[in-house]
Amino acid sequence: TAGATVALTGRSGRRASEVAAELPGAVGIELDVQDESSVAKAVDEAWSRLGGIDMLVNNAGIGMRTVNPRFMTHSQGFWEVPADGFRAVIETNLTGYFLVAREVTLRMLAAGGGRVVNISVSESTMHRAGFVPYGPSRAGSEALSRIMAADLRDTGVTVNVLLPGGATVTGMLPLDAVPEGRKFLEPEVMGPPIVWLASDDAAGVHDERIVAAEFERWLRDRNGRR
Ligand SMILES: NC(=O)c1ccc[n+]([C@@H]2O[C@H](COP(=O)([O-])OP(=O)(O)OC[C@H]3O[C@@H](n4cnc5c(N)ncnc54)[C@H](O)[C@@H]3O)[C@@H](O)[C@H]2O)c1
Ligand SMILES: O=C(O)[C@H](O)[C@@H](O)[C@H](O)[C@H](O)CO
Repeated sequence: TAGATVALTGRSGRRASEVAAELPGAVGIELDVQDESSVAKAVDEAWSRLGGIDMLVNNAGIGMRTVNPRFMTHSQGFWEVPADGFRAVIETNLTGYFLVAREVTLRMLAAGGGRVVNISVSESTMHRAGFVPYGPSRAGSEALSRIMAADLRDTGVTVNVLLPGGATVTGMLPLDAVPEGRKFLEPEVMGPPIVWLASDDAAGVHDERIVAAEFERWLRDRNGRR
């Protein structure tokens, strides 16, 4: 947790609390990002248990595999995708980012500032065959991020996009499902840029798109430009 107090969220409050118990300074909170009243309740709880929220990381996401394991290989044409699966992925990955960001941003604006980080995917994922509806959901959340950044310019609330920069071995993409020939990364690659985005050094960083696998180089270039 890098010295921060962190609210970990998940649809199972019990599971979130179990994971939080293993980390210093973490609390577990139940949150279903698809459900507006759950979002309001969770943000309320996080705000009061943490004494405010300095940074939101929008990270919840599902792929079509969550809806139906046969879609893991991403070999389906869009015409084979069931409407309920399409809706479930958009509701979680796009509407979910919007609902949580809206709730947290309202409070950050009232408090005078804050930071939002929306986790995304490589650009290629947004137009690769077999990636309906996951690609459109993340293309949508990137557009959402850019517009949020424009809306929030000069308010003290910053918005940035962070992506791993390759397939990452997680619950969504277990090792045995990483497509052959694809670069794959460990989830820890996301740690340093997240910690940096929360730091004083990143206070003025706004509307950036940071690739975690290239973070060190990106930071060197940025420092060189300043
Ligand atoms: N794994 C990859 O290769 C990869 C690559 C690029 C980007 N991403 C992005 O990284 C983020 C995290 O994905 P991951 O790979 O760690 O997958 P993951 O399945 O391990 O984690 C996603 C989390 O979202 C939670 N979640 C799902 N629906 C939810 C809901 N309705 N409410 C609250 N929580 C919900 C899940 O419980 C899970 O803990 C996603 O936004 C994904 O798009 C993943
Ligand atoms: O480069 C990327 O951003 C990743 O490869 C993604 O496309 C993941 O594989 C996807 O999030 C899981 O299906």
